[in-house]
Amino acid sequence: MSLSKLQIRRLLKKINKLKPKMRAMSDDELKHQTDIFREQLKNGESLRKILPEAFAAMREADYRVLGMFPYDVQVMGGIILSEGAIAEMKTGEGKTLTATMPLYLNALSGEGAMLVTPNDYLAGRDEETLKPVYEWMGLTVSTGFPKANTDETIKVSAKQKREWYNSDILYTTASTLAFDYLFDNLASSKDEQYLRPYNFVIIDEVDEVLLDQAESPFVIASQPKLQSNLYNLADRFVKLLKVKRDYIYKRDRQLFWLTYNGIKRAETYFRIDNLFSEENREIYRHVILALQAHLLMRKGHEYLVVQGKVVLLDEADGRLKKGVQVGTGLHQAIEAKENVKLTDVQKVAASITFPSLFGLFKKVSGMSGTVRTEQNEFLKTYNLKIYPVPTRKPVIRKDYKSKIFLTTSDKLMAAIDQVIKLHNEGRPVLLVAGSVENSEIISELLLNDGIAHNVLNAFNIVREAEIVKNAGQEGAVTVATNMAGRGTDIKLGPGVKEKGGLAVIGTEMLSERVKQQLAGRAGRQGDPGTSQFYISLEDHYVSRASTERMKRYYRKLRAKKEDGQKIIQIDGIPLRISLQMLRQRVAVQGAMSRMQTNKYEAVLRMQRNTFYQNRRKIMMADDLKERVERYLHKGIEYYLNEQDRWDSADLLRLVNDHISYEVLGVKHNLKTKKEIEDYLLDLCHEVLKQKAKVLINDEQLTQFYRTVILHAMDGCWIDQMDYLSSLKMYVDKWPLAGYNSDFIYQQRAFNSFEKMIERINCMIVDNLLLSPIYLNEKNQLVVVFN
Ligand SMILES: Nc1ncnc2c1ncn2[C@@H]1O[C@H](COP(=O)(O)OP(=O)(O)OP(=O)(O)O)[C@@H](O)[C@H]1O
Repeated sequence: MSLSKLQIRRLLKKINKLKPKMRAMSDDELKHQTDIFREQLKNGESLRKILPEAFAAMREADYRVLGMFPYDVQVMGGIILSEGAIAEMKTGEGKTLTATMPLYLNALSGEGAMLVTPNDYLAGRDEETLKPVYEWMGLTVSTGFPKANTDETIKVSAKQKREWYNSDILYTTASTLAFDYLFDNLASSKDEQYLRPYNFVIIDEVDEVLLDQAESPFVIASQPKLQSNLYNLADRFVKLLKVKRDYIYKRDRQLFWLTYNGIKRAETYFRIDNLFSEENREIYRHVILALQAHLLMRKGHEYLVVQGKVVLLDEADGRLKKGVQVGTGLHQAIEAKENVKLTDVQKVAASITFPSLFGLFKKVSGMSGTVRTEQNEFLKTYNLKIYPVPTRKPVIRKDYKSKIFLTTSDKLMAAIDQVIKLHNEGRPVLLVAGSVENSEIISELLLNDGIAHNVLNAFNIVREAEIVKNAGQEGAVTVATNMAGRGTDIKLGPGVKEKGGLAVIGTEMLSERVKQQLAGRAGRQGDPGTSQFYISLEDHYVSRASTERMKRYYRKLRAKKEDGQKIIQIDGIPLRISLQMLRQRVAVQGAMSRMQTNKYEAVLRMQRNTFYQNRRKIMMADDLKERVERYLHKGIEYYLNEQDRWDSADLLRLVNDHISYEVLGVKHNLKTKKEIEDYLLDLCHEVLKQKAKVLINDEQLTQFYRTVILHAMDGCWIDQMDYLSSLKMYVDKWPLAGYNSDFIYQQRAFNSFEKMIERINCMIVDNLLLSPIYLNEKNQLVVVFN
């Protein structure tokens, strides 16, 4: 985006000037503007040129249909979005309405405009609220997923999805978009596809999507790998281990390793000589996975057990994770730990991260209340500039200093006392728990005190809208995980403003951005409100990143407390500075880790793009004869390069392995490689000719070719993806030993891709020639792959 702040102001002025003109129009005249803009675009007018008129028209429509006239600051936000940049708008400033103008303008070309939110609830809510105005202006709008209350297990047809994706405006979630992209690229015929080229997208809560969730790729699983019985065995083994004696665990850095003692114990337990030898690699891997499951994965925090199944929780927003992590085996290690049935470990069939996904759009923009701290990363990694938008009215919310406690229980008790006090004053309270487990504990404590309340966590997600609706009423108490952290718009009930508005009480130390988002549930649109956080030195955020000094400090106070001293709340400038530094350390670690993920992903992205492009060509081609001819030539060349000299016995083996099982002897007088090659190619052509006799027409022949080519491509690509994900895990530890892991990763990834292309070619040749084909009773082609 090249707009200066001055230009934004000038555009705003122009839009404001158009207000009387739009206001004077009849409804029909206003609606007709859409046709006029479309025509202008068709005649080559630029989006920037028609922006003022289009924004002014949509603004007026918002007023007539929704009863809300976008404020100047919202128009400014809209201009920034339309230009492909990030608008930083404080929480509660009305981003939902802001987006209507840039979405309208960018959808006029007919190429589609999307708004992506972090979860279904927000996408559904926004689409429902705004649908009337878009339709009024003659645009189609939809969500990218079935509406609430539909059975999630029902498979949505490609036709239905095509309809959604062809809407002018689409409200969807980042994960739905990622899965749809991957599935679209796995389709085996044009009929199964539903996507059109990506045009314009606004990413709502852009920091959550592009930063907090940047590291977990969205993965589609393919066939199961061979199940290993080592999970339960390794789980039983690690339960026998003792920290320090058998393994060292550095909680702050999330690191652990086996001691000499631990290694010897493993060797005795598994009856092996050397835990680190190549043949015992799988045992070692399973022990590490089991330790990871026991040390790093906490029930109620990182995962839940729901009806006998382990479900991972999304750290960023406390919701259930949709794209389960496959391939690594950690999921199964947790299942073994929890004694539930083991699911299959599956191979990765396709994967993509959000940063790569959004890289596919012609124009990307984003909005959030909390992005400025990450300015550099957005610019460097995504080339997205951030423009702060002023608030309409001054924010009068009071954000009180955090209260610091020594222990979790002291902290929770104090927070609950505060809730009771606020509740008695008649103010609504949003009490935010650090995990699902804590939300249940807090709920019980509140019940003990006779305080009626609602709980919003991953277990009762279906009641989200209803709970949020009640949360702003006089005296309402709502306990929520940070699920309520973003986008949730709590409307204040009658009389609440006068009492001081909504009170947000946090009960966990959090990153600055998440904290600001939570506080931002109160004091929206200039309303009164307060926020205060109750934190303790036992908080996960503190303990995982604290320094030796901080730990000593904690242990000293803890000992004093156990000796009977009354130590509950603690404070002091040095303590606050230490906590501030701790927060910065965590932020830097996060940025570094994202950088590493992005480096790996860049390699994968190049390979994926090349692969998908080729795949698409095969799918779209009307005739594949020439291509098949090239595969045959190349394939024969590969096979013949395997050895220097070919006698007739070797040649017969080659023919039987790759061309035909039925040939019993080969020609003897073949001297040069060229002669052998020509002879083999003739044989290939003959086999294909015989096969084609079964088929009815040329179309079926193309279909046969296409099926075989895609089958080979997909199979080999799955292996390649699997290889890359294990390579990543493998080289990750290498910098510790002084190796340049990036270089090794790139080199091996590149080599394996080249080999994959060769493998695909050979597999195509083998399947074309050796796989039997027939027509079923409906005259449809069936290929039997071996
Ligand atoms: N122009 C307007 N006129 C009247 N009310 C408005 C206007 N714009 C927004 N609002 C109201 O302000 C409230 C906040 O809007 P919204 O939820 O879109 O904020 P937000 O910026 O998305 O907040 P968050 O950062 O928390 O997601 C809503 O209740 C909305 O109806």
